[in-house]
Amino acid sequence: MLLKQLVFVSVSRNCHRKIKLAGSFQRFYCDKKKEVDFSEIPVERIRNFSIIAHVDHGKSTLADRLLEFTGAIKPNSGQNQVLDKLQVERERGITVKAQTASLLYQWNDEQYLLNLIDTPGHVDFSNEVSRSLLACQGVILLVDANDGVQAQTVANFYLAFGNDLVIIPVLNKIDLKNSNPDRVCKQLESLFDINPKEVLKISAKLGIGIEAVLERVITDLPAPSVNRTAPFRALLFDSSYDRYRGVLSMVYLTDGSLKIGDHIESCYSKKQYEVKMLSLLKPQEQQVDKLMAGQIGMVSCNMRSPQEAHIGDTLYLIGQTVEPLHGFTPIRPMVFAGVYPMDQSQHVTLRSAIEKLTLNDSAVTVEIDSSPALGQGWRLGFLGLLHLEVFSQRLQQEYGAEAILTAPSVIYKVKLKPTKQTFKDGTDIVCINNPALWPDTVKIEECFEPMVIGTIITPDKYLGPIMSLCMERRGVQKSAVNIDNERVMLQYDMPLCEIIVDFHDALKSLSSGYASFDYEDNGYTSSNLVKMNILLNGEAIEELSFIVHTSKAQTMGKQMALKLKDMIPRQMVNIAVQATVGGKVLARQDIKAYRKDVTQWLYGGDVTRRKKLLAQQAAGKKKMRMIANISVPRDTFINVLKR
Ligand SMILES: Nc1nc2c(ncn2[C@@H]2O[C@H](COP(=O)(O)OP(=O)(O)OP(=O)(O)O)[C@@H](O)[C@H]2O)c(=O)[nH]1
Repeated sequence: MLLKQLVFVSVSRNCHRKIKLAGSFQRFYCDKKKEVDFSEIPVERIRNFSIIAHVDHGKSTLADRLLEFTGAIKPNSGQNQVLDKLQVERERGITVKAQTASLLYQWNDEQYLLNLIDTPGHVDFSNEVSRSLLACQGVILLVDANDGVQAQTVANFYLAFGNDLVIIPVLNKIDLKNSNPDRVCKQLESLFDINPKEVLKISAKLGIGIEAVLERVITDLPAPSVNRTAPFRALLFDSSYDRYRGVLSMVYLTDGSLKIGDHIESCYSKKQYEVKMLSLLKPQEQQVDKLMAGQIGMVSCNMRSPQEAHIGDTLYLIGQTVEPLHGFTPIRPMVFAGVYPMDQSQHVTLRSAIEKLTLNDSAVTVEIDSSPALGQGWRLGFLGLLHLEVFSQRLQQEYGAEAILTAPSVIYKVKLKPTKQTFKDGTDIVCINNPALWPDTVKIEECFEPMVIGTIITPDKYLGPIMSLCMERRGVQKSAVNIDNERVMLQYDMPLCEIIVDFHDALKSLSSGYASFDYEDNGYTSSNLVKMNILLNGEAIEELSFIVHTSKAQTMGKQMALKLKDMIPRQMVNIAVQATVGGKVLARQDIKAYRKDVTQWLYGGDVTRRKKLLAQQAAGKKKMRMIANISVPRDTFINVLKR
């Protein structure tokens, strides 16, 4: 459902463009400046900022307008979503990876350098947002004047507020007939104490109010507080992998300057490198000889392996003693899934694709894993299900690596009963991110599951169904606040496993797309959990097993058996699908066998016809993976937990 919505957004995006640009746009583009040496711009005239907003509130469109207005790209050039470079971003119409653009802007006869970081809006990619914010002094908080404040707006506001950043509130889409800027201003005032007089009103699509946004960026945001005379020091806040140049690191220089040929060292790994290339992103890459404190730029320096670019690392000149900069709090993956090659001969290709992609997406954690049915593979940790889907799509599109994904799971903690072994190891609590490793029930003393605080903002007419949905997902209501006459903000304490798979889709369909949802980690709580085994003809398929709360075991077992019955094609033998907990069968479905002889209806004909038919049948089966002598289509694993 969510996917469908996203695909729709991207399609509509492609046909929408007929932008009428405000007159001043054209003027600015015509005045396009001569080549300016960015390193000569004094620190007082640098502004580093980011645009943060709920998904689809128009960040990338505003970024496009800012690029056009400052002459970085041609107006009406047909270049849309310039900063959304990845194929998956363009196809799905979402931003996945934060991007940077260094822009020049003439204001009051002075040239300013504006470093803009475009960030993703979806809850799964909030680590990209918090990472980008460390290089910024302020943010544009963009809110759709039609949709109003949404859950992600609240989360983003507090993220920026917690980082002591200056916040410029901006209402977008004022061109829409149904937009109601006054109502949204009131929401901002009641929730965040923002003075309605300070709120800018723009239309990023039509280019209305863009000049005012740039002016506020210059007047409201402070210049970066950096020291150009101190020895070089920079924060590595993002990295990507280039097939020819290896690792490219995005850095924010807080002290001194960096030249090509300088020798630098990493605080984290103590490894040393020679700077080979420096560039600014305008947003096209432009190579420069020097980067100065206050600037954001890209460094290429012989880093060979993706793991060397440690996000949050401090880089400095060899021989200098510097204080490491305040890095990032490491992000914890929330959803885990096994990833296996389609067949073992593709193992090496898949491994190198995963390694390269994890550099561009450092939020993914990788552990080696193996399974009797699927062979050697990896267990990867993701920030959410969309993150997982985007990752597997990128694996295929960017690296041509076909992979099988197993059902997603969260990290559970299990307290084991005291034994001589646990006493000796001192490890009576184990973390389990793979249901296959769940201990025997007899050994378990207590189980714990990860919890989140979920924030939902919805029009009040959908309150009833949404509250029932949350209850059904074992949520406990913490608060309910009216943010204006029609909208309510709800907060729920919920188990993470109940929301990772399809909670967001269910919420959207219950509220006709009007409710929004965001969540944050809320530790662990004791819970009654059991492992559900799935048996095909009596043989347990570990890849399909999952952990479930006892109150839901019966229903989930039935659903799972029915789903597998639909998904597994009929075969030459009868198949019994059973869902069991601790040896007790909770549900059973039977898949009837095909009649054995596919050639039996061939009356006469020579032997080659029979052979052809049998060969076709064999080819069809080859496409499937054999598990317990039963062919299971590869999509089964990922589809299985989507209710
Ligand atoms: N009518 C109108 N539509 C707008 C305006 N700004 C953006 N849009 C549309 O809103 C949709 C989402 O815009 P994006 O810029 O992709 O939104 P985003 O916030 O970058 O989305 P994510 O990257 O997924 O977080 C697109 O279809 C835009 O054309 C505006 O000012 N007016």
